[in-house]
Amino acid sequence: MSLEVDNLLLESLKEVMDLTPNALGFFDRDYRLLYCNDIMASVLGKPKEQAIGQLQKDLLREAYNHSIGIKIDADNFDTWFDEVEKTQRSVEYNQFETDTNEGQYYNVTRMTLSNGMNVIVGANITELKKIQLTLTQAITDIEQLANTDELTGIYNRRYFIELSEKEIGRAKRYAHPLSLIVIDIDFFKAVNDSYGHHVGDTVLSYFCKQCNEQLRDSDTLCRVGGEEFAILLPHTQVNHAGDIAERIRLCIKACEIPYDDSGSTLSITLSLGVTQYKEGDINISDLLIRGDKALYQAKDSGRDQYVVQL
Ligand SMILES: Nc1nc2c(ncn2[C@@H]2O[C@H](COP(=O)(O)OP(=O)(O)OP(=O)(O)O)[C@@H](O)[C@H]2O)c(=O)[nH]1
Repeated sequence: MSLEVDNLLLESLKEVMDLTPNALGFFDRDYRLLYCNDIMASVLGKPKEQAIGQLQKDLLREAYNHSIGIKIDADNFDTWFDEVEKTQRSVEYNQFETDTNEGQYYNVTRMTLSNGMNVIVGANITELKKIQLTLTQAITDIEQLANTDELTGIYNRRYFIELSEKEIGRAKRYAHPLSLIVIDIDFFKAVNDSYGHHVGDTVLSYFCKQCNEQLRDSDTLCRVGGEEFAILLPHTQVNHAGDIAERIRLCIKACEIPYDDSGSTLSITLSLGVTQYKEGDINISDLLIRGDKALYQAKDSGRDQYVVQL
């Protein structure tokens, strides 16, 4: 091919490079930028004319220092860059995803050609990434919805069963204690009958908020029935769970629950059943049966108390 054709081809290629939506950069064997298109220049955070001729390391350091172009999530630039260089030296080809401070996402392919030149191609995947992020968020929202009790905002029975199976598995494997408290509001029907169902709803929500404030982050309160609740307490011996049950009972008994705009309040009491996982238990039903037995004993003995059933 003649030099004239070569030059023509080169000019055409440069024009095509600026027409593609992807980032393209050509580096020499020392990673000095020989040529790039405008999109690669924007990824590097400076105009093409200023970027060409500079070393990859200097370009990336500037992007890092000024938070322009490629996002470099590192506490120390030099340590991060050492790793980049190590990869570039050890393999002829690698691929990774990156994003920019301007909100663009790229799937980057880096390759070393047989003549020693290094080519970096970044396929713009911003739209795809946005769809992916929306989908991930939607899945999280659906899961949240499926696991949450609409009225009180706490976890529902479905989540309780799922969590219990996991925690029982852990308790078995690591021989950790696991306790369960089941709670039933006393004479709740009377609350509904005297004040109306909407006040009953207010009381349920109020109870959940107060009860949650008594718990550690690792303890989980769930609504397992109408006015029945369960708390799963990993790493907790049953006598300690009994103390927690008593603390909740006293806290709720002391509450003056506001139920209308005029400042009127009402009070409730709780009956609680406490038990723990023991060898031979197969699933959460075994604990729930014992917890319910304890709860009924508490009801039979006059309510407003907790009973432990081993
Ligand atoms: N307001 C309201 N009430 C509910 C909800 N779910 C269940 N209930 C009511 O809770 C009451 C439970 O009553 P019972 O099981 O008879 O027991 P209780 O009156 O609490 O009496 P003891 O449990 O024996 O102390 C019923 O009246 C249900 O209608 C709810 O989401 N909102």
